[in-house]
Amino acid sequence: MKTIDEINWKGKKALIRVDFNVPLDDQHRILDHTRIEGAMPTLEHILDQQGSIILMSHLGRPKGKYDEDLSLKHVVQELEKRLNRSVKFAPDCIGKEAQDKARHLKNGEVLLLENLRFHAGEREGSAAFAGELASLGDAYVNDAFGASHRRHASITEVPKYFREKFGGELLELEMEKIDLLLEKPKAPVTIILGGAKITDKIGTIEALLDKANYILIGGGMAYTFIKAQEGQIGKSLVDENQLEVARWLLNKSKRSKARIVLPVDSVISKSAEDPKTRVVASREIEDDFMGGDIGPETRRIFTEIIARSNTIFWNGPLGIFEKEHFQEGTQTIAQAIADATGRDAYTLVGGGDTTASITRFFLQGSFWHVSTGGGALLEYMEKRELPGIDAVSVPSETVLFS
Ligand SMILES: Nc1ncnc2c1ncn2[C@@H]1O[C@H](COP(=O)(O)OP(=O)(O)OP(=O)(O)O)[C@@H](O)[C@H]1O
Ligand SMILES: O=C(O)[C@H](O)COP(=O)(O)O
Ligand SMILES: [Mg+2]
Repeated sequence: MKTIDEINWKGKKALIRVDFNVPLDDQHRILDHTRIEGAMPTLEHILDQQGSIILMSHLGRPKGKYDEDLSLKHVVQELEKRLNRSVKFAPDCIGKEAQDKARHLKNGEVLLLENLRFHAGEREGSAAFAGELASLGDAYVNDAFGASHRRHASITEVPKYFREKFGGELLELEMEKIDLLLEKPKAPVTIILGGAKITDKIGTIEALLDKANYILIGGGMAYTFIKAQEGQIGKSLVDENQLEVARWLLNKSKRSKARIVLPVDSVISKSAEDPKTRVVASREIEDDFMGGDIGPETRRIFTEIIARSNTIFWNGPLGIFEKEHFQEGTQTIAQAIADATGRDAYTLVGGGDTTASITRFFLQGSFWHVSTGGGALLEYMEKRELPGIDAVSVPSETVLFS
């Protein structure tokens, strides 16, 4: 992979894919800045050399059309503060206005494009859409580690148009840290998975079965496994299409190095918003109820395993931590991992919402490494490569812009 210190950026327009998919509250305030902070070294490097910058990112999962709540205009102010200069904004990532603004960009100036996913072409990996984006810059940089597992236009297609394409400093740092840990993990190795992206992440568990000693599953991810074992999960989050995969993984784990540990108890209520909670066995959740957090016995079991582990990976909150009545499981586990860091265990935690939970519990700085990637981190651990890394590593067959 070529890195950004290999050229002089003076007078160049850098088209940079960043991952500004940050959690926002209902007033559109940023709840966690880790991903914006992570991009700063690359941006500062290029601006210091008198280059100019065009930033592109996604935010959330809009359905290919405009959605005010997911507009990247909500991050402009924060960027201006961090970069100590004004940031221009293009209300559509392609089209005439974006082109004009990019063309008139002077050395040291920054332009942020609106959410790429307001166009279906982004997720479809459309070559035409990628071509329009590519025409905005002189050189391409991928610094979006958290999105580099996606074969989306801005990640894998845009770089095909460039001879000059680079991995940014965040991409480099993430790879360096994760590689270091994967090369020499200190046993016992524990992986903690939670969150809501079941379809995306369940597949990575197979590869982890031979790498880890324990795989602790909580959060929304757990109920697909519990249902696969004929448990009653009420209205809890489930991916019906993955039941078979979950069953197969549980079976396979009997012959694997890793032990899969599922929650034994859950904090339930009638909906995520309903604060009237009770603790029940995770396999006996009544029809009208949903599991919103791991229960106290599960927290005890998970904490005890974490306390004996020397390498710990964590992605995905253990409950709906955004709600006070479902936050305790995530807080207890985050604290247990932070305590492990204190006795020199390697602790690698990552993901957009996972990082937001760390911030909420004031545990920033309590881990060996906080990755900006969630799904990307898991896929990199599994394959040691990502489509977005490959895309800035191979020479383009046909280069349309240089
Ligand atoms: N039991 C549960 N039921 C429903 N949702 C849950 C449950 N537990 C956790 N969640 C939700 O999971 C979401 C986060 O999952 P996600 O997989 O996106 O994690 P992440 O750390 O952001 O990783 P990534 O960066 O890959 O998105 C949170 O918004 C949280 O409310
Ligand atoms: O939050 C993430 O993990 C990345 O920004 C990727 O988002 P996605 O899962 O919606 O592609
Ligand atoms: Mg997330």
